[in-house]
Amino acid sequence: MIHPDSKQFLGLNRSQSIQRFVVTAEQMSHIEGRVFAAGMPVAALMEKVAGLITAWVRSRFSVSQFPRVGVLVGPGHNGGDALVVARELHVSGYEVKLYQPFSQLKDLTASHAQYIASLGISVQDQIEALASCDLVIDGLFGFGLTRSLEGAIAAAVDQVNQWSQPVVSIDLPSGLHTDTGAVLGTAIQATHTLCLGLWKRAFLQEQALAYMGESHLIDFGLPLADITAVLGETPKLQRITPAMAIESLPLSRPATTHKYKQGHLLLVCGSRQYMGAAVLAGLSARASGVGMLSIAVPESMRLLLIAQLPDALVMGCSEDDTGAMAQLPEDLEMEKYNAIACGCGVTPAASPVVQQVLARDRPVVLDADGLNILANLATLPTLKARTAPTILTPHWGEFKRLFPELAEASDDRITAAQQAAQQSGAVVLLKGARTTIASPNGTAWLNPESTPALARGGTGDVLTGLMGGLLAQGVLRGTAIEQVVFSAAWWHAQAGIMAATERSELGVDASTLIHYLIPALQPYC
Ligand SMILES: NC(=O)C1=CN([C@@H]2O[C@H](COP(=O)(O)OP(=O)(O)OC[C@H]3O[C@@H](n4cnc5c(N)ncnc54)[C@H](O)[C@@H]3O)[C@@H](O)[C@H]2O)[C@@H](O)CC1
Ligand SMILES: [K+]
Repeated sequence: MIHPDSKQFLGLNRSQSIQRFVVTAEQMSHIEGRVFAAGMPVAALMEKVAGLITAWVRSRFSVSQFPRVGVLVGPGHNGGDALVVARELHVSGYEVKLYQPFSQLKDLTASHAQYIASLGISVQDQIEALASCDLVIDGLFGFGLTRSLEGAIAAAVDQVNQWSQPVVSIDLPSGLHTDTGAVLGTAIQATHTLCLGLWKRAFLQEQALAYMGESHLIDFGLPLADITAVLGETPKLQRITPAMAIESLPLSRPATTHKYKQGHLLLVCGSRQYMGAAVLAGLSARASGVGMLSIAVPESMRLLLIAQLPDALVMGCSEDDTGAMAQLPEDLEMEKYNAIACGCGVTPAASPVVQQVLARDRPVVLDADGLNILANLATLPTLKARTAPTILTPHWGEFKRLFPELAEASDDRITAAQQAAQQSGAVVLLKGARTTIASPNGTAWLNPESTPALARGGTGDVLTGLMGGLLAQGVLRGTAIEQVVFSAAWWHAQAGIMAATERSELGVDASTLIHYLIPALQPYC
């Protein structure tokens, strides 16, 4: 019999597949429950996990440079983990001090506390005693935190946040809600967080990012069979991994292909006011490798676009007094386009053009003022009338205009994006530091890595052009629309990370970002 863990999950090996799961506290608890019910002793698992944490801490913070370690110990199993780590660091020669303010501890935690006291490790109930430590380990609360931090504990957390030494949080920074990432009263601002077993949702929630520091997953061998028994073979929420993103990118082509087999994208973009948006979207679409690129712009911009993109077919459209596109050319044969990307720099005056685009049965990526126009037309009825897939790429401000009730009702961006996709039938890409891509069937993908360097005018136009180009190719290759969208989001972020690494976070303007798109894929080619 083949052991489930030796099988691949969706074609990925264990270390790749473990990275794609994202769990709530409840799901983690169910998975853990299955493992314990199957016979794994709780204490053995805690010992194993704490051993891995200790090894990580020792490799990162050597005893010679960080000899004094303060450990914050909570009442539950997060505190139990902390006690085992404290014991092992003590054995390895670190000078360990515990801040242990709780008198009531869970049984296993109490047992570790009793043993550690017998070793002569200093146990304190005042946080000040740990101020001179070189390193702090936070084991106050993990995914069992249900209520807000108050009183002396909250004050101790606030005090630790004033200190300057590194803080390693076990599982989660204490005080964060495991699912929404909301701060419950107050929370530890970690420099490093070691997430145990499976990524918790909080790691992909924007409001938690300022507390996480550098985050790492400690894989302690939860059986894939137990994980998929709780999350399903195709989990509803997935973290995008490089392997997943690369799989749907058109990195190689059949030997006998020709340009029309490599996708034909129509970009509808630009206005006298926002000419640059059209150029950026066009250059970025070109970088996607799309076989044919047609661009519809206001007539007065036509020559500018040709000068920038000599390889594109540029069509001038009639324009109104403000320089916005008034309508698409009458002889435009929409059938020949595999996808349309519409909205970059069009201004709200281009409503008739956006309506023309949405009325056709072509897959559409809608961005920027295209989204604001859609909101004015009434989001849901307009999308319901469409017969081809629609991809919406709002930032939170645009999302609020498109789906005001959902935005109002939720403090959780992931859930809001999922509901928007389900209600509208569109694929919704909600932009942010942790972009969420939600499909109408309720599945969502989260982009785990990005850079604040991308918070800059024009980078959205780059995403739209790139995604449009990939969509035109993906439609012909039979790639699922959602896969195209999350691959584009991942690729765009990777290019930003690479550019920021080489040029600093100040050095990533939108034009530079386009130049990094191809180099960002080199490690995977
Ligand atoms: N899931 C797993 O497979 C494993 C989990 N382990 C650890 O176990 C942790 C979860 O343990 P627990 O379920 O015991 O939960 P926690 O240790 O996160 O905390 C729960 C305890 O804190 C108390 N509490 C909650 N909110 C409080 C508040 N605001 N003020 C004061 N007390 C409060 C609860 O009454 C309970 O005693 C994980 O985060 C992880 O560190 C590891 O030991 C081993 C493997
Ligand atoms: K913690």
